[in-house]
Amino acid sequence: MVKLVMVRHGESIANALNQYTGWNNVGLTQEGIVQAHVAAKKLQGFYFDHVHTSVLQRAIITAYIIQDDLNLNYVPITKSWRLNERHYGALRGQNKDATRREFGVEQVHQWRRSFYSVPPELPQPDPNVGPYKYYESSIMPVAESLYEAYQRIIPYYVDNVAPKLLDNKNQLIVAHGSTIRALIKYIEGISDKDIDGVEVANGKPLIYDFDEKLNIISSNRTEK
Ligand SMILES: O=C(O)[C@H](O)COP(=O)(O)O
Repeated sequence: MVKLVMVRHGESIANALNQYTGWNNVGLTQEGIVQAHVAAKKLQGFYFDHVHTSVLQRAIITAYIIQDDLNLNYVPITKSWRLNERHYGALRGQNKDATRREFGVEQVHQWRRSFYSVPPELPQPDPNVGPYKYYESSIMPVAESLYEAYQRIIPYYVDNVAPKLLDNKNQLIVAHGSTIRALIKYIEGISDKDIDGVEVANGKPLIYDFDEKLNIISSNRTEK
């Protein structure tokens, strides 16, 4: 049996302000830091062979806190733009309630939760997002549906996480709400329609136990 654990970063400053974030690079709130420590507490006794995160600060710091609390600072960590949050296009930085008033509750729900809905696009890639100079211009989105994000997230999992799990090495992914929803969709085979009902809480470790062929033996995902 091998374990995959996925943790959404602790509460970010943008989460606390109820703002769309996507590739914007924002730090954790004090509450977010506490959530990262609580996540680590729930994982006491776990060992990971490799940690995977995005290139965004809120996920990286959450990963560092968990590694530190588990005394696993020496474990290699890979930071990939492929694990970034879904790019929220022109919505980034806007207040979610304000967009509900402007565009309606149903439209906002579609943008946030449907698999194929693309948020309003930026006129051009935004030089103020993330560690911009480390992104190749060819990968800079102007907005992403969850489907489009899935296309760049799943190859990372298939190439970098699944082979290590098949080698019986436990893996930790510390990432973002939409990144983890895409991974849950792939791992559990959830339909395009049903993925809209899947929510991922800040700092709650999702633990999957797999057999040697990566069939799911158990998972705590639907536990309250
Ligand atoms: O990028 C964001 O705004 C959040 O991390 C996730 O937003 P969501 O809850 O609208 O998917």
